[in-house]
Amino acid sequence: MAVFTPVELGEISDWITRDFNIGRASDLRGIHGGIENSNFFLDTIQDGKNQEYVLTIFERLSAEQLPYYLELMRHLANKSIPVPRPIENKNGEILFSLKNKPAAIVTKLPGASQLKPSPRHCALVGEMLAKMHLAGADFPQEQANLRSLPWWQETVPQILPHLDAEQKTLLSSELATQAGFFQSASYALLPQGASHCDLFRDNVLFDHPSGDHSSEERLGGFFDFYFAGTDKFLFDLAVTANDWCLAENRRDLDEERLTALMHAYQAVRPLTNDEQASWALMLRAAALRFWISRLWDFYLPRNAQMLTPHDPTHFEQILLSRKAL
Ligand SMILES: Nc1ncnc2c1ncn2[C@@H]1O[C@H](COP(=O)(O)OP(=O)(O)O)[C@@H](O)[C@H]1O
Ligand SMILES: N[C@@H](CCOP(=O)(O)O)C(=O)O
Repeated sequence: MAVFTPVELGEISDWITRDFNIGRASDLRGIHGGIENSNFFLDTIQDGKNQEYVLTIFERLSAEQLPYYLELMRHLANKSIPVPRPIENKNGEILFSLKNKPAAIVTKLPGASQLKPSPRHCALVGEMLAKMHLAGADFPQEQANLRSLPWWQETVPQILPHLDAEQKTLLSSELATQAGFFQSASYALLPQGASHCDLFRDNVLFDHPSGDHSSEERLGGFFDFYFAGTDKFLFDLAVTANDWCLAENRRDLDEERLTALMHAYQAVRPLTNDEQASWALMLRAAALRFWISRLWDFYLPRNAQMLTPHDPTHFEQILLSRKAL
């Protein structure tokens, strides 16, 4: 995250004490990392104990769109999927207004991101992703992934003037290929449901049981559900594979990590024949999605403190690599 909307502890301490049952706010720190919303670690003291939360001020999502994400997190947390749980105020509400923007407070998950994942880390992620897909099956709300084909089609014309001829050709031709794929009968057959759609390494935490660093790491949780939506499960898996299973050259897929991710996923939810047949195109769709959003963030940036834009060429390279598969 970055901080687009600065907030000081003094601005929220009365609100926290008055409206919530989480004790007294003792510290508030802007979080570096992430690019979408303003996030802060919020510490409180309740009955003499320190508690840790994350306060998010939403910069683009509206109060109408947000209940889907917050209710999905609550639904998954209730099903023992390790995700942040939205905190209710004394009226039972989980969506608030702060600085005239929508805001939420969620539990802080334990652990740290693993940016150099081993096959075991990939397997833990694959297993939990499949469990998450199954756990979402009875989630009653639907909301499209807001960063899917319609958004690509709307955004690409804004980016094209900034690109060289070769990039323009690659972006336009891949968009056309994906528009055809999304309209195909085989795409329609792919299972879908509540999907994270942004399960990168920096959105997953691992920790050691009881803080014992000699013990094997376990999955601390998935967070940052604010790009989630009703989407093809295969897209979620492809987004995950494109970030978790990269070879040393940072563009091709590493067989060992990919096999670990896919086996662990399929041990919980085996892929259908249609999904297996669509895998290569879906890897390209997942690469295109992040090439477009990174180009958009790069060429049409927003003002923010602590914002480090992601490198768009990384996903251009990944797309070229997946096309060559
Ligand atoms: N629930 C959480 N538990 C623990 N850490 C979190 C949680 N939510 C966010 N963070 C921390 O905040 C950082 C930025 O959050 P992120 O959701 O990626 O930002 P953005 O909303 O901009 O995408 C993460 O890298 C992580 O360190
Ligand atoms: N994961 C995406 C965009 C969102 O980044 P995040 O750090 O806010 O999760 C990317 O890497 O482009």
